[in-house]
Amino acid sequence: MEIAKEAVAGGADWIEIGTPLIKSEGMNAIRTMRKAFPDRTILADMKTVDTGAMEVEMAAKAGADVAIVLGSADDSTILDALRSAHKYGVRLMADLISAPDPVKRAVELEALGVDYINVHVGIDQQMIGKDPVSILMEISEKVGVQLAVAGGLDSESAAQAVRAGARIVIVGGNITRSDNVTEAAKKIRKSVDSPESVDIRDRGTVDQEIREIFKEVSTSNISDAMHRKGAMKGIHPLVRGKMVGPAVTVQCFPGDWAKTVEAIDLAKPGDVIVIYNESKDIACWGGLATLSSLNKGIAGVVIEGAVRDIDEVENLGLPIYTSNTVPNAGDPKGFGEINAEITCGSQAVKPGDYIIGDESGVVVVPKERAYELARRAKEVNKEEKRLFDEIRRGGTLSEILKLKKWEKI
Ligand SMILES: O=C([C@H](O)CO)[C@H](O)[C@H](O)COP(=O)(O)O
Repeated sequence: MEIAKEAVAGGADWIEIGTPLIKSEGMNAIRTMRKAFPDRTILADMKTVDTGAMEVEMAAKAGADVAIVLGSADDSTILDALRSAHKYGVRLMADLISAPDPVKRAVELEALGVDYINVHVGIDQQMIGKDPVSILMEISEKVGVQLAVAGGLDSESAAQAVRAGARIVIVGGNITRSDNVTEAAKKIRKSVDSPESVDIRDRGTVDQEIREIFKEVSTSNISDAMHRKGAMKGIHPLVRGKMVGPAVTVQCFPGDWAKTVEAIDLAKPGDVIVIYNESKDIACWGGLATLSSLNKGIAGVVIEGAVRDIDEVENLGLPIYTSNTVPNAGDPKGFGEINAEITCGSQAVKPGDYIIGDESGVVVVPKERAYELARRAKEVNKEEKRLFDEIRRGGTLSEILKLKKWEKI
């Protein structure tokens, strides 16, 4: 309710009762919003896939103005949902989320007579890099029905969507998870009203985007996004500093530091050197290796094993995470491997996996899922910012999370 009030204050015309809220609170969510916002359009994201007439009736009787049916539902469901919508005086929006051929289906849905088509890329799909605006561009050339758009929109993509023909812009997380909902809604409102005035940033390469997000979020956010996987055990910050980069892995052996130092020459600027050296009592890293790494532009070092020259490495300032410190060093014997898969801090690390370190420790993000997990960590981060804001306003954490309600029974 608070979020809805703040979003309306920022210029939202419609209030979408999202599917998770409907699943949590049922039709009462719609009733409550209807009462609180008599002059706003209430959109019920029912995501109906069967019994179209019954679900539209439920939404209509609870006070919705528009109900959403899945565009990929059978035509019989869409048609019966439409009959029910006409009977109860509500409008029907067909949502193209996960439609195998959204352009073809949009043409069919228009012919079936829906009031709106929502070009929607779902939250999980957004995390793997899909966006609705490119699909919208194609669809808007093929249909005349009013188009809505949804799926991770921010002020830039909202402007692009309006330019591409969207009449309704549905924004979720970038408003609801913002720490200032009214300001976030105002920003979107401005983009929707004057889309031509919005500058569209170049987001750079995927790798740049991944690095940028990992620099912004914490290892705790990433661990949450990975469902508690990925955190190294027994590895702690020695020289503090945020560290983000792809791994160059080193497997070496007790008393041998040749491969750790050779890895510095192989690593590229921005890489993180990740070393497994079994010995806690003979260091495989020290001040000279640290200075050499700094010259090379390396982002940081992780060592399961030991580091020495602690005064020097602290002064040099390169982020170092390790399991131990000790004064002894070994010799350069030359055993071991560079860029083989290793285990460090009980985590498997492949060359190129993203390594992120901060005050809480180190996490390993498999390279194949780096983009998705960066995006998911960013969502966790947004959610936490919102919670911080609610606690600052005086709520307790358990009240805000409704802990009692959601405890297992
Ligand atoms: O419909 C939605 C999603 O499927 C969860 O129910 C969202 O409301 C919609 O995607 C808009 O949210 P954002 O993608 O966070 O902008």
